Amino acid sequence: MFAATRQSSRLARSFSTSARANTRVAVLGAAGGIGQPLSLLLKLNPLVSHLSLYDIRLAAGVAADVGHCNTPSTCVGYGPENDGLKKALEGAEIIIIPAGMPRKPGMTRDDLFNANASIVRDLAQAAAEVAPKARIGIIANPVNSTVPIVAEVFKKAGVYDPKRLFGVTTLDIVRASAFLSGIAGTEPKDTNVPVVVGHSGPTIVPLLSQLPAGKKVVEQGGETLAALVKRIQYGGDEVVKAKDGAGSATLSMAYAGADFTDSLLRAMKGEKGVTLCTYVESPLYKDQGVEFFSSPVELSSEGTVAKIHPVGDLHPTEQKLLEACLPDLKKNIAAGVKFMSA
Ligand SMILES: NC(=O)C1=CN([C@@H]2O[C@H](COP(=O)(O)OP(=O)(O)OC[C@H]3O[C@@H](n4cnc5c(N)ncnc54)[C@H](O)[C@@H]3O)[C@@H](O)[C@H]2O)C=CC1
Ligand SMILES: O=C([O-])CC(=O)C(=O)O
Repeated sequence: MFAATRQSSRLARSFSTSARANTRVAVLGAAGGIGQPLSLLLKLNPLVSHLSLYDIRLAAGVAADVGHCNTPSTCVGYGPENDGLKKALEGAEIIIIPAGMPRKPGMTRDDLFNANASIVRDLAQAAAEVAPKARIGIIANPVNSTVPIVAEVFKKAGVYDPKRLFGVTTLDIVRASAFLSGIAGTEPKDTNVPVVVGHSGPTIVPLLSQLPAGKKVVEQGGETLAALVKRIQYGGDEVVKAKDGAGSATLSMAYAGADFTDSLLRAMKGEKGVTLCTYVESPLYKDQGVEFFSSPVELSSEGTVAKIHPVGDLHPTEQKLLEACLPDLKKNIAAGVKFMSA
C-alpha cells in the first residue's frame, strides 16, 4: 500500500510498529479534500493518541467515520458552534492547517491570498491563545505568505517561537522523488531530492545534482532536465488542470502532510537526526531580506527546529534558479507581513 517513496516506507514502518506515544494532533480544515484523507492517515499512525478534527462544516461526520478505524487513538470532531475551535485546540501538541480555498485552473497560488489570509490568521489567533506551545504545520496556500502571517499573529500575541512554525513543502519533495525515479528507473524510496526555497512555481527549487540519479540528468542537461525541473515546479498546476475546476492536489497532499506530521512525531518520540525540507524562519538568506526559507531542517527531541542546514553544493543551473526566485519569495513574505500590519 505504501511502497512509493522514502516517506512512505517510514509511514508503513510506523503503521506496523507496536510503539505507542501520546501525542495529541489537531487538524483545522479537516473536512476538506486534504483534511479528510489526512485525518484518516493520522488515525492510522500509532504515534498519535488523540485527533481533534475542526472544520466549519462536516467535522463531526468525518470524525465519526475516521473514528471507526480500529486503531488506539481517539478522534473527536468540532464545528464552530459552542467554542468548537478552542475545544479542538485544547491540549494540541501538533496543529496542522489545511483550511482554505484551493486553486481553480488559471489561478496562481498567490491568487488565493485574499481568500486564505484571513482564514489562516483567525485560526492562528485561536492557536496562539489556546495552544501557544504546539508545533504548527501550514498547508494552506500561498504557503510562502501564510507562514509569515502565522508568525505575525504569534508575535502580536507575544508567544512566537520560530522553532515551532513550519510551512509544509513535503509534496514538492514527494513529487521530485516520484518524477526523477520515473525517469532514472531508481527506487523512489531511495531517490530523495532536496527541494528548497519556497512553495510556488519558481520558488520550488529541486537540487537534483545532490543525488547520483539526479546528477546524471543535470549533467546531461537539455530537454530532459528542463522538463523534469518544470514538472517538479509546476506539479500542482498539472493536478489543477487534470481536476478541471474541482480543486487541486488532495490525496498526494494528504500523504505528504501525514509524512510531515510523522517526522515531528518520530522526533518527539526520541528518534535522533530526523531531517526534512520545510519552510521556516531561517537565517540563510536574511542578509538578502528573505526571512523565511525552506532547506533541510533537523528536528529536536521536542519536534521543533534544532538545526537549519544550508542548501549545500549547487550546480550552476540550480544556483541560477535559486538566485532568480529570491525577489519573488521576498515579495510573498512581505505580503503576509503587510496583511498583518494593516
Ligand atoms: N502546501 C501544499 O503543498 C498544498 C497546499 N494546498 C492548499 O491546501 C488548502 C486546502 O485545499 P483542499 O483541502 O483541497 O480544499 P477544500 O476546499 O477541499 O477544503 C478546505 C476546507 O477548509 C475548510 N475551511 C474553510 N474555512 C475554514 C475555517 N475558517 N476554519 C476551518 N476550516 C475552514 C472548508 O470548510 C473545507 O472543508 C488550499 O489552500 C490549497 O491550495 C493544496 C495542496 C498542496
Ligand atoms: O497547486 C496547488 O494549488 C496546490 C499545491 O500547492 C500543490 O499541489 O503543490
